[in-house]
Amino acid sequence: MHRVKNVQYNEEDLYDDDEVDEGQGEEQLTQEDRDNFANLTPVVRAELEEAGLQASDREIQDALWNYYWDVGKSVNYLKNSRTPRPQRQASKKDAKAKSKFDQAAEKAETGCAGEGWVRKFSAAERRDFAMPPLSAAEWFQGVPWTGLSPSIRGNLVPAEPVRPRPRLLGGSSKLAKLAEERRKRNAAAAASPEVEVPASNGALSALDRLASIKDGKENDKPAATTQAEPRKYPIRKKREPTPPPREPTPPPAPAEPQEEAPDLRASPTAFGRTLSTSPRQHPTSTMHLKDVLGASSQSDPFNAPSPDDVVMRAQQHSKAVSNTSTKQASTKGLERQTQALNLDADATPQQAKVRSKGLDVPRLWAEEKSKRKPSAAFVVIGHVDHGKSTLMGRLLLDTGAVAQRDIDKYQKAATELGKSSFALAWVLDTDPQERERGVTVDIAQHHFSTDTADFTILDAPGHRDFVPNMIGGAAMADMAVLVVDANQLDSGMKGQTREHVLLAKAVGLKKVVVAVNKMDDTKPTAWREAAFEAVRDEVRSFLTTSGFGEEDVLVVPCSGLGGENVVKAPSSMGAAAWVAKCNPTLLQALERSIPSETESKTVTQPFRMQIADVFRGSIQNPLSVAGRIVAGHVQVGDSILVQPSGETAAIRALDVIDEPRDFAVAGQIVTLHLQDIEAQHLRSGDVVCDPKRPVHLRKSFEAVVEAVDPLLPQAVDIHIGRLHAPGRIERLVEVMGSETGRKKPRIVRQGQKAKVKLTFEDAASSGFPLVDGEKVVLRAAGATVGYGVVDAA
Ligand SMILES: Nc1nc2c(ncn2[C@@H]2O[C@H](COP(=O)(O)OP(=O)(O)OP(=O)(O)O)[C@@H](O)[C@H]2O)c(=O)[nH]1
Repeated sequence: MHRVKNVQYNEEDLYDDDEVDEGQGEEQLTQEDRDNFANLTPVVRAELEEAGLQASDREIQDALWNYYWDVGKSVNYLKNSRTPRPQRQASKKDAKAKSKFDQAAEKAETGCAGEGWVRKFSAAERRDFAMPPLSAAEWFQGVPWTGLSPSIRGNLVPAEPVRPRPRLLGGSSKLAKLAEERRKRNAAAAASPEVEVPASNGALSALDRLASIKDGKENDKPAATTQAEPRKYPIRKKREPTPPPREPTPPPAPAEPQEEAPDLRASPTAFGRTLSTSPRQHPTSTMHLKDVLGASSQSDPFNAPSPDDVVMRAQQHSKAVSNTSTKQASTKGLERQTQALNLDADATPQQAKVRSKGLDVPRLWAEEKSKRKPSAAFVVIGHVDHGKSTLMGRLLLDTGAVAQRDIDKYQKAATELGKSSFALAWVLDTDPQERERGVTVDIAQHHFSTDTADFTILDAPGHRDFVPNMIGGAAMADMAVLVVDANQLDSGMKGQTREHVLLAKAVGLKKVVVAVNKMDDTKPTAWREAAFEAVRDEVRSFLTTSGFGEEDVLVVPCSGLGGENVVKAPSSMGAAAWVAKCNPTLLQALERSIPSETESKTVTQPFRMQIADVFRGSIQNPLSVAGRIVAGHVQVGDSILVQPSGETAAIRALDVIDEPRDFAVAGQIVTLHLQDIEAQHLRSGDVVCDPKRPVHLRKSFEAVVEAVDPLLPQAVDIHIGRLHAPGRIERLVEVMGSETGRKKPRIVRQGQKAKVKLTFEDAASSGFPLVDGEKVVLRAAGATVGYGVVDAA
């Protein structure tokens, strides 16, 4: 019996550090290497089979690898390695050379008496002779240094650095030959510069470059010197990656000017970008605001050139710079732009403050009424992938708001991404991520007009992760378009359709147009009337039980992909013939659902708008905010207060539906181009208001809410339009309705209305701008738990 010491080994202990994982090596193969393997392996195999020999793929490929794809050499090598070599007869010379010591050692080794006799042991005998396995301790027992005290034990330091084990077939002399051949080829190539080294063979050409650089330096050295370097050559690209060639150090490049990142608290979202798609605007500027706006406003605004003068001057200066110093200008990006703007020069003024024209906006608005078409903004809601963006793309295409050539362009690009069916959706999903994932992330805004109305589309994301964005979009809308896939009723009503309908209600929308979409895909046949009726009845009943009036809900069948019954009614022939008999088109349904115009009394209230987005537009308008005016009006030149930052700004220009205007009123979705404010004081969810009638900040407030889920004092996310902040239900004040008067309940049951006290979590902040009557949504753990209105701010 023998003792076996259980010696623990790490995986790393079992493998040589120099070994490079085969798989890893494979990953370093270039495409050309793989092609070569694929093409040449069968050729070598055929040659071997002709000679009656066999070899595995691996052997063939190793040979090809080591002979640099030389089929002849590889075949020879494999043939030789397969042909048994005749036993070399010991020559007399060898015999003579053998010393007596060697002969004695030979005898001892074979364990036989007679010379040249080799005893063949049977397997059983061999087993008997086999030593019992030894533990590490047993193996080293008796070795003197095992007993040494650690304090006097030396460290075993190899005299030379450990080299990787040679792994090349043919050994170093062959490698040396290969290296020599390669070097000669390089020399020839260098002599005829027009011969290009193929770039595709990355590692080899890198080696070539390395060799040639070296050669270049060592031109005058004798060949023998260079021959001493073969080991550097075929270092296995496969096992040990070739180091990148050492290119001569380039002269230090002139430092690129560092672009200072703007300190935006809220970066522009897809929504912001769509708002800034006015043809007059340019891609987002990355210029530092301070440079563009100037450090402070001027006391006399007319003491300086106008903004147009600034741009003209900058353009002229730009030309001058490029003429006098083309080289310099071509190498420096932002620096050139900055020089061209000549921001530091005396001639470059700060932006002149735009003066208000002092318009009587309510009067003008009333006077314009007869010239205005009815208008509405609608939010497009529904479960993910039910076809919201595609349907809106179709609407924009068929109303002429988007050109067919743009759709063709999207079609081409989408096909390249393998998402050809998303071409129409790409009109609204402009973010590369949205396009790649085929999922809307943020609200997209587009406008279109018909002969009788103007519409703004707010395309909301259907995915549950982006519900906060959906709430922000819905809060800006007059009505909703609910898109339901005719074939996915179950998942639709159980998924985001249900929550979106609740949220549409929560933010105060009254009118809903239901588009029963993908009618071209109903089973078992397209445009099955019964399928439409089933969906219509189900959705209608859900909407009415959710609080929407029967007369406020219109349901239409359609196909966004094919375009039937979106803008045009389907043909009176064919499977969809029944549609035109009793159903309006989607467009007709929209026109019928436009709510009556904003009442004039709202226009005379103090100005208030929640910021939906902050973004940078052009040099003229470097900082802009967008949103829907909730109350009042503004005009160019007005001062506004931003809450909660408490900073003021001036409106230097404003756009309504991408058109520059002098003023805007409640109900309009606008872009305000600001000056005299830094970007860090603005973020989406903030409120801009009249400085004389400011919206006050609240750290806590009461709200009357309806419980979607049972409510307790608990943590919630508080959503007020685009604002969402963590908070908690501090107190359940009172249950309303049939149980009026019941104070301090311990729980608000599902469906009950209650007054609750809410507190924002961020105690350090000065609070958030709130107004009595604003709609509030409470969410917890990714689901809506209640909604209502701010009661006592
Ligand atoms: N057959 C058919 N497919 C459609 C129709 N409308 C959309 N689709 C397809 O449905 C898929 C999803 O379309 P989207 O428009 O991205 O859906 P969505 O609801 O906007 O998705 P999210 O914005 O991510 O919520 C795409 O593959 C569309 O081609 C339709 O009318 N018929």
